[in-house]
Parts: sequence; C-alpha cells; structure tokens
Amino acid sequence: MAVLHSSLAPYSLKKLILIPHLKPRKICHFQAMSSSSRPEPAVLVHKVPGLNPDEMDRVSDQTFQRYTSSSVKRNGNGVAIVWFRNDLRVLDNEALYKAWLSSREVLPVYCIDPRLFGSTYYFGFPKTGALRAQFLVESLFDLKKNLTKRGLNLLIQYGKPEEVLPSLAKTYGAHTVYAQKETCSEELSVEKLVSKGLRRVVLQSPANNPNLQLIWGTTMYHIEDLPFDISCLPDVYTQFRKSVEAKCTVRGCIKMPASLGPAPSIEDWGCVPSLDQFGLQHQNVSLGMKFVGGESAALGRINEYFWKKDLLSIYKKTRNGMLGPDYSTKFSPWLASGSLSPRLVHEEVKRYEKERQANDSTYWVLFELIWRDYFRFLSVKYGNSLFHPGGPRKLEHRWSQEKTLFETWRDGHTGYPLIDANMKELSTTGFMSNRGRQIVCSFLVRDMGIDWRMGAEWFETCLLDYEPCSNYGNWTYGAGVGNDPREDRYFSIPKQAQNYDPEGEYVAYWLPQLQSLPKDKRHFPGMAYIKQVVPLKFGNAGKYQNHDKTSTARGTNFGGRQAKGSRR
Ligand SMILES: Cc1cc2nc3c(=O)[nH]c(=O)nc-3n(C[C@H](O)[C@H](O)[C@H](O)COP(=O)(O)OP(=O)(O)OC[C@H]3O[C@@H](n4cnc5c(N)ncnc54)[C@H](O)[C@@H]3O)c2cc1C
Ligand SMILES: Nc1ncnc2c1ncn2[C@@H]1O[C@H](COP(=O)(O)OP(=O)(O)OP(=O)(O)O)[C@@H](O)[C@H]1O
Repeated sequence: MAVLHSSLAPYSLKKLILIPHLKPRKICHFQAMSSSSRPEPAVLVHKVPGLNPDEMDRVSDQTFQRYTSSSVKRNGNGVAIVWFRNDLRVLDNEALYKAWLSSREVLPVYCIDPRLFGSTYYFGFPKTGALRAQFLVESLFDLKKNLTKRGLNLLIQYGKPEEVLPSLAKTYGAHTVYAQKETCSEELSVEKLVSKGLRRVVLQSPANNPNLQLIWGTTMYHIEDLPFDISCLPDVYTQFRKSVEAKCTVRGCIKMPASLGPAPSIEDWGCVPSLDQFGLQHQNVSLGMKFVGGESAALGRINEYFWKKDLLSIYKKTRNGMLGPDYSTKFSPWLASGSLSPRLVHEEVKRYEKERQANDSTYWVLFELIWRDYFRFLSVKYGNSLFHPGGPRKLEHRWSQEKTLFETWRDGHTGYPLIDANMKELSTTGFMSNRGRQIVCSFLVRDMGIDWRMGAEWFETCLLDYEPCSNYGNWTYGAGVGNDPREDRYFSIPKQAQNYDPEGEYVAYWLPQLQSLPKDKRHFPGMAYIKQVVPLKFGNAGKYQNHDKTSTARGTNFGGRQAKGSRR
C-alpha cells in the first residue's frame, strides 16, 4: 500500500502491532511530554482555550458542581467495567453513570488499539496523525485526573479491546462492560469482537457471566427520541432539522454523583503514554491555534466563548471566518473525542439565553450541532456507502487519483494562496475552518477532479476533530455524491477570497511571502508566487490568473485499493 509522505514514515506502529501488550515506558508527569517543557515558539500561537491553568481548574470545578447531584443512589453489586472510547469525559457520560449505578466497584479502562495507528483504508495515509495523537494523550491525562478526583482512576491498556476487555472481565469478575455505541463498520466490528470475547469468558468460567452493554451517547438528540424510524431518516438536512425541532426535545444532562468510587484494588494503574509509544514523533504547533485536549479544557472553552468573551451572541455573524480562535466555537475537537457532550453544550446555550440573551446566533450553534447529529444518523441509515466513491446516492463518476497533483493540494503548493494557506493550517495545527474545508474540498474535487476519498482520508489523518460521520458525510456532500439538494456546489476561489478574506490577511498569515504584496494582489499574486497547478473550472480570475496547462502537475496514480474503489 502506498505511503505518501516520506516524512510521515515514522508513523508506523510496527512495534506495538507486533507486541500488542508492550508495557509502556512510565512517564507520570504530563509536563514531561507536553510542549510546555519545550522551547516556546518564536511566533504567537493561540492556545485554545486561552485560559490560564488556575482559571481552567476553577471553571471546570464550577461546571462539575453544576452537573453533579448528591441525591442519586447506587444499588448494584459486583464490578462493572467502563470501556472508554470516543466519550473521554466524566460529565453526562451515560456509560459511566450506568456502570456506577449497577455495581459496587467501577473499573474505567481505555485501550490503545494499534489499529487506530495503522493506515487509512484506500490510500494508506497514517490513520491518526501526531497532532491528534497528542490531543488524545492530553485527553487521557485529563480524564485520569478527573476520575481520580472522584474516587476512580483510568486503567490504560495496550492492545485490542477484544483481547483486553475479556481478560479484565475475567480477572475482576465483572458482570458488565459498559461502552458508548458507535455506528461505523470499523467500530461495529470491534464491538462484535468484544461481545464474542466476553462470551468466551462465560464458557471458561460459567459463574462469571459478563456482557457488553452499548449505550447511545454521541448526539444532541437521542436516537430513541427521533420522530421516525432511522431507516426513514429524511435524506435532506432541512427536512431532518425541521422534523426534530418540531417533534423532539433534547434530553437534559445526566447529573453525575460527586463520588464514583471505589474502584477495584489495582496495584499499578499505569501512566498516560507518550507519543513515541505510538510510534509517532512530537509535532510542535508553531503557528495558529494549539488546542488543549481533555474535558477540563472543553469546559474552559465553553466558559471562554460563551461567558467570558460573550462571543456566542455574535456567532452567526462571525462563523464563516478563517483566522484566529474567536470566529467560531472550536468545540469540534472535544466533541469528536467525546470530552464534551453535545447535550451539555445545549444546556449551556439555554442557560446563556436565559441569563444573557437569546438571538439568531445563540440558536445557530444548535443549528450546527443538528448538522453533526444528521451526519451521525445518516451513517446508521447508509452504513458503508458513506465511504464508497459513489456515496449514499451511489453515483457513478470517474475520478482521477494523480499522486503528484494530489500532493500539491496536500502540501499547500497549488499556486492558489487560499487553498495553500488552508492546507498549511491543517497540517500545522490539525484544524481548518468550516469555510476553508468547503473551499479546499470543492477545489480538490471539482477543479482538480481528484477522488474525494483521497481528500477525506488526508483529513482523517490530520484533523483533531476527525470523526467518521462528519468527515465522510461532509466530503460526500461536497463531492456531490451525498444528499445535497443543490447539484454541483462549486466554490469559486476569487469569490470566496473576496467574501471571506478581502484584505488577504488570512493568506498572508499562513504564507508570509505574501505579506509584502499589496492586499489586492495577495490572492492572485501572479509571478510572485508558485505557478497554478490547474486552471479553475469556472476560472474568471481575470488578469490575476496565471495558469498554463503545460505547468499542470502530472504524476502517477496511487497503488491504494483501486480495484475495490472503482468497482462501485
Ligand atoms: C470537507 C469537510 C470535512 C469535515 N470534517 C469534519 C470532521 O471530521 N469532524 C467534525 O467535527 N466536523 C467536520 N466538518 C464540519 C465542520 O467544518 C467542523 O465541525 C467545524 O469547522 C468545527 O469548528 P467549530 O467547532 O468552531 O464549529 P462551529 O461553527 O462553532 O459549530 C459548532 C459545532 O457544530 C458542529 N458542526 C458545524 N458544522 C458542521 C458540519 N458541516 N458538519 C457536522 N457538524 C458540524 C460541530 O460539532 C461544531 O463544533 C467538516 C466539514 C467539511 C466541509
Ligand atoms: N471509523 C471509520 N473511519 C474511517 N473509515 C471507516 C470507518 N468505519 C468504516 N470505514 C470505512 O468503511 C469501509 C468498509 O469497507 P467496505 O466498503 O469494503 O465494506 P463493505 O461495505 O462490507 O464492503 P463489501 O460489500 O465489499 O464487503 C471502508 O472504506 C472503511 O474505511
């Protein structure tokens, strides 16, 4: 399978794949592996959230108090395991809550599954890039801290869940493994294997009868509250939104007990791993935004965006921006890892509307979260077709898989500053604005004619907020193979540049060589910049355009899993 980027070669996790139970080297202090022990970068990097550690602790403690109840009573027996997946939080975590209710002791576990550090399906990119891995490490560290504060801890195990969990269930005599339900085939197959592994435990020691309980928890609207059967989910977003808004209510957050302990007695809970244990090298964020992983940071970001800076009240006017932390909520990395519950965001929006103001902007954050729900539910309805070239609509289209051309897009060398700046932001920070994502998607698919799955898989590698449903859902939508009622949604670069970066500030931030140019030349700098690798499909960039068909990058196709892709 082709691995594209020679500098990404150390991503392979051969060591861990060969020795799945490899004991991690101990690094017990987060400082030892965080960027804070490294030299400060020379240029300004915005930490998100921008709160200092004391403020973050205070905000997190206050939010925990608000969503905690002392009146819940536990009435279970024995040991229950919580298998943490993409729900790396304590608040509003139904799997954790149910495990606590049904037991006397809770064992929280996270499995570092080597498959997460393998390759993407068709094109062999790293499945998890270094920036998202760092975000995961920070999230685990924070989860361990928050669980410990509540009388538990987090057992971090190296290996496949289907091997780790049955073995733990047997050792600790657990009656149930609780986990958040996933919806895409890779995760569903792991769920099946875990169930199978637990059944084997029953055969080996019939007194011990552990089973897997999967609990819905990723969306704002609960799947059981939808006003239609999931097989009848409306295909068009607006119909879905109107239907749920009219007929469903968002459930309130689960109030968690103040103490979740005790945990079974375990001598060595282990430490949070460092990046080299995933076979990855630390990547310093040198420009743009550095997101801090974990539930405490997520709660800090809500506080900063809603209450401290009052940005929620102007969200609808700013949300299409591209530069800096303030134009949008930036909740997505925490929502994707489950450090933040969408219901908690909903409840905080409602509290803000009551205590400060309700307007179009406060509503619009919920409107966007409904998009997130929509893509999640679509994955249940459409299954793997979300990942197939023809998408849910099974549309036939001949895509190019030209490697060299794709690489100009991936590396930000297309000759179009708006594309190049966005792609550089993605590889430097693991984030790109929603506006940017739509523009680079349209360019790859419609101007370059490249297979949308190459773009989607590159996003899968890089994004901090990577989440299969939103990523592949948006890519199929942008590529015209999803359920977009508008055919051929083309994003014209000159028009997007004029509307969303009229002064060229964004492109000059990411491409410093443009800073000395007059503002009106920054998007089409002609000879002062790289040659454009392809002409625009609906060009019209007038005198600024510098395309020359002979300069178009041409190269070989990818090896990848061509046959599999093209048969659809
Ligand atoms: C090609 C492409 C790929 C994408 N891949 C992902 C992905 O892997 N993971 C991901 O979370 N989002 C993805 N998005 C959606 C969107 O770009 C990000 O959610 C958003 O930019 C995150 O920034 P924010 O939290 O500041 O968003 P805000 O504008 O503040 O929105 C609030 C929240 O609403 C949700 N949301 C907003 N827009 C969308 C959308 N179009 N689809 C789904 N949810 C949305 C997100 O959870 C977001 O955090 C993708 C969009 C495109 C066009
Ligand atoms: N969490 C995920 N992240 C990324 N991709 C995923 C995820 N879950 C499933 N997929 C994708 O789903 C697809 C499953 O493969 P495939 O389409 O071949 O299965 P299938 O529909 O069962 O195929 P077949 O009908 O040939 O058996 C792959 O493209 C895989 O990458």
